[in-house]
Amino acid sequence: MGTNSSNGEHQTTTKPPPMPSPLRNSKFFQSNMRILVTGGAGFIGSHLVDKLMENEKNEVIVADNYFTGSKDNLKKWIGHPRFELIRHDVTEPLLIEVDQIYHLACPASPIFYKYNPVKTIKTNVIGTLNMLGLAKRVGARILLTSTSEVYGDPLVHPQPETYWGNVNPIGVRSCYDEGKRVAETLMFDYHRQHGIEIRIARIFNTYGPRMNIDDGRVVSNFIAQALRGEPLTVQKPGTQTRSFCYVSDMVDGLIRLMEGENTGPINIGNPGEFTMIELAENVKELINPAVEIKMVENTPDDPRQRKPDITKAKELLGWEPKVKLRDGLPLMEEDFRLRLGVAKKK
Ligand SMILES: NC(=O)c1ccc[n+]([C@@H]2O[C@H](COP(=O)([O-])OP(=O)(O)OC[C@H]3O[C@@H](n4cnc5c(N)ncnc54)[C@H](O)[C@@H]3O)[C@@H](O)[C@H]2O)c1
Ligand SMILES: O=c1ccn([C@@H]2O[C@H](COP(=O)(O)OP(=O)(O)O[C@H]3OC[C@@H](O)[C@H](O)[C@H]3O)[C@@H](O)[C@H]2O)c(=O)[nH]1
Repeated sequence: MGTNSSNGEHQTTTKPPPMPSPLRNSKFFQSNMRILVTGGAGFIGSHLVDKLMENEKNEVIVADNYFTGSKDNLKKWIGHPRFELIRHDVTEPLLIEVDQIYHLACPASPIFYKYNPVKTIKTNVIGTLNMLGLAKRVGARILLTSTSEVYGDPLVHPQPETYWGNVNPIGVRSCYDEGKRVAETLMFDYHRQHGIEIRIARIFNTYGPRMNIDDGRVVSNFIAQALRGEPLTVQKPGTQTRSFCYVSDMVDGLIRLMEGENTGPINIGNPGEFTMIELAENVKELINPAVEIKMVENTPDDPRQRKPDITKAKELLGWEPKVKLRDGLPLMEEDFRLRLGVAKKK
């Protein structure tokens, strides 16, 4: 418990980063920036790919095992000359030539990360080791999408990056939250020992179009339930809080972090905080006032409160979220209506 004021001060290295590809300093030909996005067929990853592909100087390579992601999320890029999609599991080494790595590969919804916890922790630990090995070999900068779950069930509120967290090391969520904590450790060890250029984003709950309909996370559950006319399942006690960030804001924050000069960790999230009952009431009012709200059993170790302190993101990245929950929910509703085939009432 408590905070550590030295966190962030002794974590950088003076060791020079490994040499990038000679093409980066080529005199006659400025080659495109080659960017690897692991987990790029998933929810946040595919939106990140869309944004990176807007820049004609970027070549994007996605590596994904399609556990929770799908090619459908990337269909507009398949066949594009600056885009490449590889079916690859990050627990295996990957030998390619890239300049930047956005390392997102990892199931994020609790029902999916708990489904095969041993695989989840391997993905976080061995997967991150493999991507750091790749970054070291080719001199690439690497960004890890860590999570607000590294704060566990936080005893400090809102959570600044200096907070060390309150995490159960042997619980059903540990494969994910401890896994991400080890992934952060590996990032800093490679940075200090080998001079790798690292960036760590601590992402808070993010929502938006393209989340799997049956993803199991709260916003996608409530929207799908409201559209199907089913009760909104609020897990008890319903007073637990989360802070929800719209995906376009998240992607903007991740790119700023990658392009900026700070290693992080930096919280990226929307500080607007809601109880799960308030979230259900908002979804009900905006999408289907006829649905009931039903209280159901919760799962072990559910964090009771979560809200990012984004002072660092504001100061160091000039970033803050723009989309409020009540503006973001209708954008997600539209996408879910299309995919579920539920027309809007006139
Ligand atoms: N969405 C959020 O609220 C949130 C919050 C905190 C952190 N994050 C982090 O952001 C990243 C993306 O999350 P998301 O919400 O887009 O989840 P997602 O489940 O939609 O995407 C994860 C992607 O990683 C792929 N993947 C999983 N294991 C893999 C493996 N071993 N090898 C290769 N690919 C693999 C999946 O198939 C999927 O495409 C994750 O690292 C997650 O931990 C997300
Ligand atoms: O149908 C539901 C689903 C969930 N919930 C509640 O909603 C809250 C949020 O649950 P979610 O499953 O959406 O996500 P969590 O906040 O528990 O974890 C998420 O946090 C950050 C990321 O790393 C991951 O995307 C995910 O682990 C919890 O309190 C949960 O009990 C409901 O009330 N009803």
